Amino acid sequence: MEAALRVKKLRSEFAGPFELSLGIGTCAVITGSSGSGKSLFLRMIADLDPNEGEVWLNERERASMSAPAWRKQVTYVSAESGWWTDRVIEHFAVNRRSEVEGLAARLGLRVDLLDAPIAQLSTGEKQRFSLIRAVLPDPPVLLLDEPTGPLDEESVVRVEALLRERMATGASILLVTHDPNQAERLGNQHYRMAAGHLEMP
Ligand SMILES: Nc1ncnc2c1ncn2[C@@H]1O[C@H](COP(=O)(O)OP(=O)(O)OP(=O)(O)O)[C@@H](O)[C@H]1O
Repeated sequence: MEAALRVKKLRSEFAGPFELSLGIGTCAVITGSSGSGKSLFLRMIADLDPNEGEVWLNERERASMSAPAWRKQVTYVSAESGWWTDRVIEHFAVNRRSEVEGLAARLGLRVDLLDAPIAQLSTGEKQRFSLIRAVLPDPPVLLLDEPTGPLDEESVVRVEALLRERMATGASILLVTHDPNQAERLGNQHYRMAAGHLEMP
């Protein structure tokens, strides 16, 4: 298996050490009880939480690039989307509006929501727009933390179709989910987080 992402001896005060190899165009799924360390692990890979150890993207080590450059390629999508200005569209480059509209329609989002204040959006709408924000630059690795947690069944189908399409064009996904059916549908590799350690189930 050709790896896109390799995690070596990654640890923090609270979790690890972790070893993981994620194949190009594949999805590794992590399940596990609440508080077991799943989000922490994704955030450590994205260098958003304190950590030690190595993470490699193809042949480049994380330490060889700046944190913003790393996160553009290894992009974390939180279970609780974060926003920094008033309206949805303000979070996207002006020249990408039509692509955002296309993705919004695909994910079952009303296009007029692009001009709506963030505060007016439902949790599931915010979650899908935050996924659009992450996939638009087409990063080689997506770290997705419960991306369909608040969504209805039809929206889950739409999101999973988009993720499969990205994988088919070479994106690799590390997915945290509480849904065992979703884990089965999307996962090529399966892991279970227990007390800050990654186990094969
Ligand atoms: N900076 C920190 N200081 C102390 N404890 C922390 C810190 N960061 C994370 N933890 C603890 O590590 C544990 C793992 O948290 P994490 O958010 O990774 O859980 P999770 O598996 O993603 O849970 P959920 O399924 O509920 O989202 C939690 O008990 C959390 O309180």
